[in-house]
Amino acid sequence: MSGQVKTLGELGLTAQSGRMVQITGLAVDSRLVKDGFLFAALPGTKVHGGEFIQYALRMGAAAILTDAAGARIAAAELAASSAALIVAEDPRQALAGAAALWFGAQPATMVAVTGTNGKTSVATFTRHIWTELGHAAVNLGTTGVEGAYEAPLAHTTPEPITLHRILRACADAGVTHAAMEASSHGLSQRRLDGVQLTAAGFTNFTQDHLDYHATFDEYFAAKAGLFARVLPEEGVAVINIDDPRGQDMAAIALDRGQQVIGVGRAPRADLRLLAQRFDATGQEVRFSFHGKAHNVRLPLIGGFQAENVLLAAGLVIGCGEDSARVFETLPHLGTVRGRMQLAATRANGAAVFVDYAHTPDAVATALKALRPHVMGRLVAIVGAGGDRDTTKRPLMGQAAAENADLVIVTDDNPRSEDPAVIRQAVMLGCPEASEVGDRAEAILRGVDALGPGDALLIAGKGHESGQTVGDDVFPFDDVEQASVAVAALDGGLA
Ligand SMILES: CC(=O)N[C@H]1[C@@H](OP(=O)(O)OP(=O)(O)OC[C@H]2O[C@@H](n3ccc(=O)[nH]c3=O)[C@H](O)[C@@H]2O)O[C@H](CO)[C@@H](O)[C@@H]1O[C@H](C)C(=O)N[C@@H](C)C(=O)N[C@H](CCC(=O)O)C(=O)O
Ligand SMILES: Nc1ncnc2c1ncn2[C@@H]1O[C@H](COP(=O)(O)OP(=O)(O)OP(=O)(O)O)[C@@H](O)[C@H]1O
Ligand SMILES: N[C@H](CCC[C@H](N)C(=O)O)C(=O)O
Ligand SMILES: [Mg+2]
Repeated sequence: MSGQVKTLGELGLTAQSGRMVQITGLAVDSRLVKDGFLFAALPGTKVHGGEFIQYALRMGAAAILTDAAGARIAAAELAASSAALIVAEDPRQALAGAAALWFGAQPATMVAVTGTNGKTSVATFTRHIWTELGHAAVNLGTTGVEGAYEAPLAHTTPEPITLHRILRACADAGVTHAAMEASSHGLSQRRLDGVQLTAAGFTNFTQDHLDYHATFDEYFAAKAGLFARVLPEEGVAVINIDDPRGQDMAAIALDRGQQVIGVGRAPRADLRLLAQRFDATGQEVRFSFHGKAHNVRLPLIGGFQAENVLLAAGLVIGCGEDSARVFETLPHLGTVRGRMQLAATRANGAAVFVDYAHTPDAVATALKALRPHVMGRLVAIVGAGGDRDTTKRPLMGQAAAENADLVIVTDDNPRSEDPAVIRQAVMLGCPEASEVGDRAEAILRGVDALGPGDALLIAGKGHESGQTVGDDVFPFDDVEQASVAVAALDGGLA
């Protein structure tokens, strides 16, 4: 949007000082401020952005958006400057609105999905369904922007300036439909508050991110913000009512006057999963919509993927598509990258799956989901990330021990931490497991352990392409390593 100029009024902002300025761009990081920019000085987790107002003014900022605390920090510099000052009670929300107005366009039909697990899967299936229906569609989140427009993303839910830049680019490229992930960080930081949603989805609520959210209740409240705040009253809420917190979420949506489509096995579900039969390459699913039964074959591994598919179908129906046409697309859905993905097969027929399970619940779910597809033993490779929720580590080990026949504990992005300490914490939950720090060697050992009919689940990294150790990112791809291991043990190409 270079060359564009807008007034504060056009960005939905009112300057406290009443100064008229022309804004030439937006920045949330003082180091990116250019002449005429609006700098949003946000309260941070480490430091208040107000500390950087002086720097931003030196860089030529024409306006500063902050809260009362930020304005106090830089009171002297602001008084001496001609820049406009906007003090907002919630500057992150004000920034989200301003970013939406600055970029000015988004795909006409948008949905967002929140929940501890399943966001990427549901967003991707939603895009697959729309694409099958002939729409130019994208999904946007952990795996980047995928579909009719492609771009990498550093975050699951990007901060508003990046988010709206991408949405504008999608709209300019002709994208009419977008399904985005709403992470709890993104929701609590109001990153998607400027997005116009037609429908929103809730998958489930289990433990994660207790490093960021002080309590479970705070974590739930962040997710609930999608229905309580971001989705408008005329929006459609598509909610997994099997989750213990699903009813709470549905109550919040109903309170706002939103239409609720309940998804799940529960008899009162509008979109109800009735039965599943698993085989080596997928599953037969029987479900009903408002009482009418349907049968489809999904070429997908894992019972929970059927729940994700139904949630995606609910979102597409919630956006106004005909349900019968939506259900016709389901047999054509593809595997989501790094989610229960068949990565390699040994000469003896044993299968190696890669999955992004990185929470205790996801490890248990992924292993339980594989069981009915597997005749023999189930081997699991798990590890926990550094600089993340430490309390989940032994629980992840325990989930692996309880649901696999053999467990190997390895490294998964130790980041700034000592990898041996992380492995030890995981091992507390699975004392019988083998400990193999080097992930490539762990995969080789896991593959080597497979007899006919067995399967290996490599959990934790999914689509990731690197192993982060300290500040270094070493190229590492679980799918590729699975093939390398099979080739090394069985000879030839996997
Ligand atoms: C923990 C967290 O979410 N942090 C986000 C937060 O930064 P912060 O509050 O920690 O920032 P801070 O370092 O205290 O600095 C405060 C403010 O000063 C600004 N600053 C800082 C230094 C400087 O020189 N100049 C300057 O202007 C910063 O841009 C910031 O706005 O606000 C920043 C600006 O909006 C975000 O970029 C940053 O995301 C960081 C990069 C991040 O890694 N977040 C991760 C944890 C995240 O959001 N993950 C979720 C997925 C989680 C999941 O479901 O698995 C995601 O949606 O990706
Ligand atoms: N509906 C579900 N219920 C429970 N577990 C699930 C469900 N869907 C996916 N999972 C598990 O969670 C893992 C992550 O799935 P996915 O990437 O779709 O979730 P996500 O919410 O986007 O995760 P992230 O928060 O890291 O972006 C999967 O690899 C799988 O193991
Ligand atoms: N979005 C998640 C991804 C975790 C993936 C896992 N490989 C790890 O590094 O812990 C997080 O940043 O907590
Ligand atoms: Mg995701």
